[in-house]
Amino acid sequence: MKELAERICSQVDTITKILDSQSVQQPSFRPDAPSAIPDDKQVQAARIAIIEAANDIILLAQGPAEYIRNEAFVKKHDVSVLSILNHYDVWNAIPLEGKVSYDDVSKKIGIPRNYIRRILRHAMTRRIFCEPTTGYVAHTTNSAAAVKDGSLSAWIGHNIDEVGRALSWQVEAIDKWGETEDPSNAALCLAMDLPEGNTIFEFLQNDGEGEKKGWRAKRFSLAMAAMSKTGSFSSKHIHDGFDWASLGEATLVDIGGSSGYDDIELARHYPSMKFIIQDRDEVIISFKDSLPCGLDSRITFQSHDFMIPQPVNGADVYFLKHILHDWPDPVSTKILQNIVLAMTPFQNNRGSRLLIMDSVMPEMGEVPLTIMQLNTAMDLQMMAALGAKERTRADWEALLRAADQRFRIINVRQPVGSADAVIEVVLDLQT
Ligand SMILES: C[S@@+](CC[C@H](N)C(=O)[O-])C[C@H]1O[C@@H](n2cnc3c(N)ncnc32)[C@H](O)[C@@H]1O
Repeated sequence: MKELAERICSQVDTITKILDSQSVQQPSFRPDAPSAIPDDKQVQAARIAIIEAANDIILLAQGPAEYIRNEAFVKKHDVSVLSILNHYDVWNAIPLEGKVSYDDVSKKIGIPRNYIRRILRHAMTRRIFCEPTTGYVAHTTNSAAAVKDGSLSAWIGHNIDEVGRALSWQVEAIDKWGETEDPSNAALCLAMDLPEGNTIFEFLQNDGEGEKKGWRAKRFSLAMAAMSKTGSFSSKHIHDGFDWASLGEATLVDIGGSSGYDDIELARHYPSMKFIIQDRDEVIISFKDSLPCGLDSRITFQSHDFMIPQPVNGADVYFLKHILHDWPDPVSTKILQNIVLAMTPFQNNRGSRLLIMDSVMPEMGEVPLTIMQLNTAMDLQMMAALGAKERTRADWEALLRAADQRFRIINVRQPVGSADAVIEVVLDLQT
C-alpha cells in the first residue's frame, strides 16, 4: 500500500504542476470545477496511473471479504440511484449555485421527500450531490456534469434502462441460445420481449407511440455523442489514429456515423476534406439539420442501410467507427462485403482506404486495467445488446479475410489514452 501511495503522490505532483503552469483549475468536487481533466498527453498518462494505483489501494484497504461483499451489496444501488436521479431529472431540479431544501426538490420532481432524501444520500456517498447543511442539497462537480452536458443523461438512460435491463437477462440468454451469432438472440431481445428477428435497432426505432415513436433512437445517438466527448472514447483520439493531413482533398464516408460528431471534429481540423454521414432513416431525419454553421457545405447526411451495397463509389475513406463491434461475424462479413463493392483497389498510395475504429482487444496485462475495463465492459455490452463482441488482432484479420481475400491491414494505431485503435485496411489489386 505504501508503494502505491508513493506512486499516487508522485503522479499527483505531475498533474498539479502541469495544471498550475497552464493556469487550469485543480480538480475538486466544487460544482464549478471542470467536468474533465485536460486532454494533455502527460496529464492523461499521470491520471491513468493515479486511477490504477488508487483502485488497488482501495481494494487492499477494504480487504477481500468486504470488497466482494460490497460489490454485490452496494454497486446495484449506485446504478439504481443514478437511474432514478436521471429519470426524474433531479440534475436540473437543483440550482448549480447555492442549495435547496429536500422539501423543494420533492415538490419539483413529484416524489415523496422521504424517498428523494434517501436516494440522494446514497448518491452523496459517491460524491454525486452533497448536503452542505442538514435538510439541504447542493451540486458537486459530478452532479453538475449532467447539467452542463445534457447528453450525459441520454448516456445514463441508454446504459441503465436498456443495456442494464438486458444484463439481468444475460443468464437466461446464455441458457437459451449459448454462444450466438444471431443479433436477435441477445439478452436485450429477451429483456424487451422483442418480436422474432428484431434487434436493438428496430426496438430503438419503433418503441413509443405517435410523436414519441423513435425517441429511443434519438436518445441512443445522443448517448453515443456523450461517449465521444471526453476520456478514452473521445473523438479527439481520431486525430492520432491516422495521418489525416496526408489525405489533402478527400471524401470520407462515415458509415453508421450517427449525428456526425466525429465528422464535425475532423471537418474543423481538415478544411480540404468532405464528409458523407450515412445512417438509418430515423437517425438522419433527427439530425440532418443540426450541423454547426459553416460546416454544412462540406458535410452531408445520407440515409443508407449498410446491410445493402454501398452507394458512394471510389471514396478516399470509408470510416467504420463502433460499427463492426455491434455485429457478430456473419453480419460483419456482410457489412464489409457491401463496402468492398464500392472501394477502389489501392496502388501507389492511391485508392480507397477502409478505416475501422474499434478496440483491438488487448491481452490481460498489455494495457492498464482502467483501459482494459472499458474494453471488457464494451465487449460485454455488445454481448448483451447484439450477441456481438470486441475483437483481437487475430479476430480482425480473420474477419477481413473472410469478407474478401484482397483486404490487407497496412497499419494499426492505438492512440495514447484511447480504448480504440484505428485499423487501416486497403484492397489489394491482385485477386
Ligand atoms: C454504436 S453506434 C456508432 C455511431 C458512431 N459511428 C460512433 O462511433 O459513435 C452504431 C450506429 O450504427 C447505426 N446503424 C445501425 N444499423 C444500421 C444500418 N443497418 N444501416 C446504417 N446504420 C446503422 C446506428 O443508428 C448507430 O448510429
